[in-house]
Amino acid sequence: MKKLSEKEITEKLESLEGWTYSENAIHTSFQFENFKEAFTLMTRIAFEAEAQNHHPDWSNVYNELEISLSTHDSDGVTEKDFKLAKTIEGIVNAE
Ligand SMILES: C[C@H](O)[C@H](O)[C@H]1CNC2=NC(N)=NC(=O)C2=N1
Repeated sequence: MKKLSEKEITEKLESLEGWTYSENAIHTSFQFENFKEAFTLMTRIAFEAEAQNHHPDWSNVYNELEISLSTHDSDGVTEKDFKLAKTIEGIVNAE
């Protein structure tokens, strides 16, 4: 998959509130009510990530979730990352 240019990434990020680009990846973070809420959302995201065969780099501490998306095979950000980012937004905002 084609690695997107910094210009393409910046343009695409305009339609993704709360996401930033740095170090060859796009990043966001969420704060939930508690651990159960966070892990419930992580589980839903995990199933969608598996279905897309595209997986987040993430870390969770209690109610906080930090997510970075990049395409390891392409050594940067591709359309796959934006597809998963939009899926994640859909899941989190459905709450
Ligand atoms: C073999 C398998 O298709 C690849 O390893 C997939 C799996 N999930 C992936 N996830 C991410 N984020 N980047 C990849 O390049 C990637 N590659």
